[in-house]
Amino acid sequence: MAFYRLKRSKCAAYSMKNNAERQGQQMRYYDKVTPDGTKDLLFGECDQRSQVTKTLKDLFGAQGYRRVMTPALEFYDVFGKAAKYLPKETMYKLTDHKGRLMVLRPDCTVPAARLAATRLKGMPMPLRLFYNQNIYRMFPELKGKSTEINQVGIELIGGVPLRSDLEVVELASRSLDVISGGKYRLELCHIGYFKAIMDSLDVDEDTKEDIRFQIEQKNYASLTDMLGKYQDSRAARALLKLPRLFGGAEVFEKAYELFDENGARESLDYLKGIYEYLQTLGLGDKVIIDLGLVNLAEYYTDLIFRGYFRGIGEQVLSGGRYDTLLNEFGEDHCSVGFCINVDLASQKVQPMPEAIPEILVFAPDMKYLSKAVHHRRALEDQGVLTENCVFDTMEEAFDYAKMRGIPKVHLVGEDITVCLTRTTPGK
Ligand SMILES: N[C@@H](Cc1c[nH]c[nH+]1)C(=O)O
Repeated sequence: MAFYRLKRSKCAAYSMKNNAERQGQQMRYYDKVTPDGTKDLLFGECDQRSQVTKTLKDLFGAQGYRRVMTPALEFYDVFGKAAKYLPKETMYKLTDHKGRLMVLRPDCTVPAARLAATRLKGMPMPLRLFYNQNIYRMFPELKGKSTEINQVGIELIGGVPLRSDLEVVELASRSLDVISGGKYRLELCHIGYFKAIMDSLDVDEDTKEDIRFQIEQKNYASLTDMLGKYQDSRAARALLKLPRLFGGAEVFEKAYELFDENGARESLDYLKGIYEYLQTLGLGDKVIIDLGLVNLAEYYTDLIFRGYFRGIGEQVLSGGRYDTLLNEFGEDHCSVGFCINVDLASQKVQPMPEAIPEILVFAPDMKYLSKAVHHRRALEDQGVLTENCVFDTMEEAFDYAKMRGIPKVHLVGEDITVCLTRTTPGK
């Protein structure tokens, strides 16, 4: 077998020429950076991510959730239908060869709803689905936010609401627990309480949106300015207190007192039931009620929740019940789910130390390359970590092994010679 060797210096000369050509051009190249809000993950970071996804996939699989994958590219209409829930300006849009509008998946719950209403239609209910995929969201003011987010999540579709909520909230808390080693917090809210108050307030839709935004921001000053003139309304007084309705069981008493009309009482009763159930599971110190959690209002209709890890400011988990979303696809099933931001969760996992190969396998004469492959395979079968040498000379091979800290070099020829790296043969 004859081998033609490409000189290494040729590759270097080619790339120098290319660079020179580029420097002469006016156009600005973005060829050495990744787009805003995205990043390359290296070695240990990939391992950390895999550890998180594996832990969660095992957990969800053990509870009967089955994996689905949906395309990263979807027709805009899939999300267009749900556009009232997802802000259009945050979606990456492109067109296909027929000029149809497409989006890069901005959310995993909407495709899961599409799936449940199409290929999974007619399957016995409930459906327990899980996924691990990226979502893409554009943030006009980035503020360090990722535009490509890896999520692991579940959706429980078609079960009875209360029992499904109890299952999913417990699973959310388990997920946070296994990853953070118990250092987490789960916040619960019922969007029905906020909606009941808002529906009782006699203001236009734009003002309502402003009020929602100020509550979300916990901006008491603006809220007081906006609601000051409605002080004689019970709803306005309740809204002013909403951002502070945060804490343990005592929150319920205050909330009932503040507002209990128009469905508010029922929402509080429901939430209280879930809270008390979680207490019976011994999660009293992990779970917090936050009735000002109104920013997750998108497609959520009832219970909403989010999870935090100690030391990480952003929410790691978000979820809730969305009973009307499947209607957009012509089906009618109550559903609940949550997802976890894998990149944030990975910060809680210790990176594995780099595995250094035990043996560098080197065939100085290329006619022994296939013998070297067999030798490496045999070593691999014994569980020995090896690396193939891609240098030509003995000196380069040993220098490389020393630099990498690989203790042994196996020289493959007529015989196989075992050498200790610190002694270069012939020196
Ligand atoms: N898709 C939601 C999380 C969720 C899953 N199921 C229900 N909610 C999110 O990205 O925040």
